[in-house]
Order: sequence, then structure tokens, then C-alpha cells
Amino acid sequence: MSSTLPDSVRIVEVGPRDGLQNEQQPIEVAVKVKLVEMLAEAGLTAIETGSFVNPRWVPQMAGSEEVFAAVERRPGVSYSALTPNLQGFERALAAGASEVAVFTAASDSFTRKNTNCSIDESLERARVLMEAAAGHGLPVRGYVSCVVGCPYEGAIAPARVAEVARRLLDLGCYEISLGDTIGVGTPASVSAMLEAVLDSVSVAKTAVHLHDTYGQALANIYAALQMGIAVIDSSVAGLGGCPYARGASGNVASEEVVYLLEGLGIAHGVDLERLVAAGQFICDRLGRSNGSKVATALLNKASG
Ligand SMILES: CC(C)(COP(=O)([O-])OP(=O)([O-])OC[C@H]1O[C@@H](n2cnc3c(N)ncnc32)[C@H](O)[C@@H]1OP(=O)([O-])[O-])[C@@H](O)C(=O)NCCC(=O)NCCSC(=O)C[C@@](C)(O)CC(=O)[O-]
Repeated sequence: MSSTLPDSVRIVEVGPRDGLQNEQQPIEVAVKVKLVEMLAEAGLTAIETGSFVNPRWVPQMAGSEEVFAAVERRPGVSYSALTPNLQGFERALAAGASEVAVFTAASDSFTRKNTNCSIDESLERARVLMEAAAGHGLPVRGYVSCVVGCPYEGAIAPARVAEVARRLLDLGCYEISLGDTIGVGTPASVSAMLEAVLDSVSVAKTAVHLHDTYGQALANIYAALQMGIAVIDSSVAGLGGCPYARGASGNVASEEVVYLLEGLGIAHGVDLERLVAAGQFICDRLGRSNGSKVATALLNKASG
């Protein structure tokens, strides 16, 4: 095995936010709370618990205040919130989020559809937000969407991604999460993008956030691991998608990531059985089949 693989990986669980934001049916606050608590019990230490965006844009996240208020906090777990602007930050702060995440994209067209502004304007909003966050000592993570392809502009040049990632880092983000929002990347295009980013952002501050729309997410994660990336975003049961990226399916399933890391001998700190239980809990509540192949295989094995 390549010696460049990391010894341990931090999994950032985005299911309660990225996974649920696209759901059309109402989901009770108590169900979201139970999901977050089950994920923490499974050993996840970074859980994106909700977002503080305009509820007219993403109605499913309207109850995030209540979710943050009701979740029983476990020591050592970071309960983060996605925030597009100062107003979102103030809501996150009042709700007691452990940290916040700002977001932009490597595509102006996507940024306009998602946040009603240009990349430059989104970075200006992030700057204002981050000044406020610094005043409260709250860490800020940065997302770049459309790092390989954009639903409106097509292929995205790696240099464009590197530039936006660098600008977020310069604003003070402690980590940059690179999102293949529509899951079009392959190991070749993801590696080329990462090479460009790693020229100006250290590997220790780089994370990948890969949707599995074309079934390439695990292969892309393996390519990223080989480049030393040690932070992976994922969503329990493979839930999710961005409401402003038509056709985008869920993130790579957290269960798949844990199984892969286990097989590679990379430490991750997650109890797979409990994680599978959390995924099945939310799938049952949503009335849908489990999007994780690993969960499906383990559940079939247990019942057979
Ligand atoms: C960014 C805005 C707010 C701009 O939306 P806007 O309409 O341009 O905002 P505005 O500043 O002109 O304000 C208009 C109204 O929105 C309200 N408003 C303004 N901000 C907030 C806020 N924070 N919370 C609550 N309300 C807010 C504000 O108070 C006002 O209310 P009104 O006076 O009309 O009643 C809007 O476009 C928005 O909420 N967009 C969010 C879209 C979203 O959540 N997308 C999904 C997350 S991104 C993603 O999934 C990708 C990612 C991160 O996972 C990585 C990947 O996969 O690539």
C-alpha cells in the first residue's frame, strides 16, 4: 500500500444538513435531533447539524434553531452550522453552534443560483461573517462547490478552484472542503483539481466533499487519500443533494467511507454498527430505502 495514505481520517458527517436539506416532506425536529444524537453515539466528532439560510430558499432547514436547542451535546463533538451571511452567523451563534461553515463555488453561475450573488460578493459576505466569528472565537470552515463540474457552466478549471480555495483560506477558514456538488468527477479529474489546490493550500487544511451521482465518490476518495487528504465529508445512508444543483444526488455514504477506511487500516473512530443503525433510523422515518450498500449488506446479513 502507498505510504502516502494518512494514518487516520476525520469524517465530517453532513447528513443532518446536506442530507436532509433537499427533502420535500416535513421532518419533525425530534427526528432530526435523534439522528444527530445517534451519529454522535456512533463516534462521529464533527456533525453538520443544520443551516441558517433563508428559510424561503431551503424550507427544510427552517427548524435548525430548535434542532440545536434540543440536541444533547456530547463532549468532544463539534455541532456545526452552514451560514451564508452575517444574519446566518448571528442565528448560529444564538443557537449555540460549535462552529460555522461559509460557502461559495468555483462557478459564478452556481453561486448566483445558490446564494443570489457572485463569487466575489459571497466572499465579501464571508469576510464580514468571519470578522464577527473571530470576535466570538468561533472556528469557520469554508466550502467550495462545483470543484470539478457545474450544472450551468460545465467543466471547471482546477486553477479556478485553487484561486477560490486560497481566497477562503486567506479570509481565515481553518479548513477548505472541496465539493464535487454534482458528482461528475473521476479519479483523474479529482486528482488534477487537488494537485492545483494543494499548490497553495496545505494538505492538512484540505477536505473532500464528494457526491456520488455517477458512482465515482469512493474511487475519488481513494485517489484523495493517496494524495494525503485526511478529512472526508460524508452523509449517513448516502442522503442528500443540493436543492440548487438539479439532479445532484447524495453525498458518499458515511458507511461506505468507514468500510473503506477499515479495510485500508486507517483509523476513523466510528462504530460501524451504530452508524448503520443511525442510517436505518432516518431511512425508516423518511420511508425510503437505504442508499448505503454497506448498510444494506450488513442489515441483510444480520436478518438472514
Ligand atoms: C444567501 C441568501 C440568504 C441570499 O438571499 P437573498 O434573497 O439575496 O438575501 P437578502 O440579503 O437580499 O435578504 C432577503 C431576505 O432574506 C432574509 N435572509 C437573508 N439571510 C438570511 C439568513 N441567513 N437567515 C434567514 N433569513 C435570511 C432577509 O432577512 C430578507 O428577508 P425579508 O426582509 O425579505 O423578509 C439565500 O440565497 C440563501 O439562503 N441561500 C442558501 C441556499 C442553500 O442553503 N443552499 C444549499 C446549501 S449549499 C450546498 O448544499 C453545497 C455544499 C455546501 O454542501 C457543498 C457541495 O456539495 O458542493
